[in-house]
Amino acid sequence: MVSFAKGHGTKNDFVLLVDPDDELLLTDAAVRFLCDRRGGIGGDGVLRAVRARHVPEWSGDPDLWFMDYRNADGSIAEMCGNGVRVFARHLVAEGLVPAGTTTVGIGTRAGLREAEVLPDGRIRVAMGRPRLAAAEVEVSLAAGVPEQRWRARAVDVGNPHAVVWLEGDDLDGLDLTRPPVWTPREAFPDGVNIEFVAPVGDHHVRMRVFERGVGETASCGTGTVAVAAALADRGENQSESTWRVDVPGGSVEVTLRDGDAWLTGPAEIVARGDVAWPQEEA
Ligand SMILES: N[C@H](CCC[C@H](N)C(=O)O)C(=O)O
Repeated sequence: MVSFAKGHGTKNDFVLLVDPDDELLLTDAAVRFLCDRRGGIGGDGVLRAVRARHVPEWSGDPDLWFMDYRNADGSIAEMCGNGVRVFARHLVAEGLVPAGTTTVGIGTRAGLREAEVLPDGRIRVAMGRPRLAAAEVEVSLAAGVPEQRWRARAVDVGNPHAVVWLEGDDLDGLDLTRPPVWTPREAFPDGVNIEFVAPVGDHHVRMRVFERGVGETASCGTGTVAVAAALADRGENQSESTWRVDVPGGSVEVTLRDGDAWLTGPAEIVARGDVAWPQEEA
């Protein structure tokens, strides 16, 4: 049996595993089992904590905890903004970092991410520098008749995003039960997370998201950073701006300053337990 925890950040939920010496065989099938909301524990992804020394592609501090993020379909993603907050919460709650720690550096496939536990209980993560592509892409939903299609901004937050700005408030009418289609396909050869955004107020928007490797989720932290970066690029050129992004699972805050981004939001651990899955031969 393997100990696990279950947590979420604005209802983007994860199964957490602590595997300091990289001993767990976490195959795609195992991830799909853990994320299965009927046959397994249930989650949008798995967060495995492993000492960074065991991660070949990591060249930083070997003693850091590394967040091995996996989407529910088993695929690997470079970064997870809601996940890294829940990951930090778990490290503190489980005493996996020195008592009294309020700021923890976490290794990820997108690089070092620093998470800070704020006095109000939320967690703020330095998310690096979102990169906007010059060229736009087209996103369409084949489900509707007539087919709906929009221009979208490509934003790299360590993982790929395409942001669709909806002037009106027909966000709720979108059918996200099937994957949106993007063109040109070569814009995102490894897939993409697609955010649909509508205005609420000044620097305040509402978002739905179809996540790569998952489907529609209640929230996507890197997606909210992509949204803020795309909208800031549309507006007047400010050195600093803060955005409130409402998602079906709650609200987060994104601050942009001189090209860097910070994501602030809740992170909850809701359960702990033991689980067994077949450890297929390597
Ligand atoms: N599905 C994403 C990873 C999870 C991102 C999201 N859950 C977040 O909070 O950033 C991808 O394949 O890039």
